[in-house]
Amino acid sequence: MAEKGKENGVAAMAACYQGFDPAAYLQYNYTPPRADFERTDSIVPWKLACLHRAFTEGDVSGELLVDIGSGPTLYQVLSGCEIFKKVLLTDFLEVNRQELRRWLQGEESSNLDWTPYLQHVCKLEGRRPSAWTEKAAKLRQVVMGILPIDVHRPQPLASDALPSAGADCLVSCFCLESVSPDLAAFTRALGHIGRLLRPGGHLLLIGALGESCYFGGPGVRTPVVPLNEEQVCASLKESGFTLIRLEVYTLPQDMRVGVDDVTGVFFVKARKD
Ligand SMILES: Nc1ncnc2c1ncn2[C@@H]1O[C@@H](CSCCNC[C@@H]2Cc3ccc([N+](=O)[O-])cc3CN2)[C@@H](O)[C@H]1O
Repeated sequence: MAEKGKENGVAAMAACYQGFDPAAYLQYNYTPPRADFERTDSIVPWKLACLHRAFTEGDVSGELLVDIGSGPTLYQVLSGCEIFKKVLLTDFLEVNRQELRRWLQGEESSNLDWTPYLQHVCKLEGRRPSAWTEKAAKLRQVVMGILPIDVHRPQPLASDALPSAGADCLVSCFCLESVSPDLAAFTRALGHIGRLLRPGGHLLLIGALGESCYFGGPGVRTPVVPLNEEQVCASLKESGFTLIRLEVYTLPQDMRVGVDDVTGVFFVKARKD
């Protein structure tokens, strides 16, 4: 694809994000039924179980965990914050970085109560749910910063953001496929974030399958590159990752709530070659 074509596609995606509404997005995706901790078939408990297992099964280690395209959510680092001494959160939009800052600074004005999430992950760790306050304190202690990022840049973060050896682990949830105009851009972005990771480091990637669009706010219809499992695996291989595990969640009918046309969710654990 000509350079101009690539730049136009990426610029068009960036324009789509100018209307992104963190509060609405959280309401659409991070409240029941998609976040129902009483239901074993709800999406959020499935994601938290995948992340808990991946972080705690013994092969993931190091000092620095970086969350790529955090959006306004914290669930993706609730297990990792017990393993890594340093966590960096990142997002393209200031409104999302601001949303994360509000919670991390203990302000009451954040748009979602993360308590049920903290309690659920404590339960997965075999701790009493009341230990959620300790987990919240731990997360606030290990988060070193909330940085701007653009996964379409060969260097997605500021040059001084990471140690020269790179991060020890990356986590990224529902970002790459939602910000890429096509599969080639998705694969390039995967390569760009891969360069932030040290060789042998782990990537934990959660994303949408079969999604062509979602609402990032009332009336904010945002295109998504529809992916299938084979394309995800091929992109990982092409970007220098070795797949360790792929798990897939198929949305039950009542999880299809009209905020997107996603049919499934993938969880990938991979290692950088
Ligand atoms: N160039 C860029 N580089 C990095 N980040 C960027 C860039 N542009 C925008 N961003 C940043 O990336 C964005 C991440 S939020 C993207 C939403 N993904 C789709 C949505 C999510 C979702 C959630 C849950 C479930 N479910 O089934 O439970 C399904 C789905 C499927 N629909 C946003 O934070 C933006 O600020």
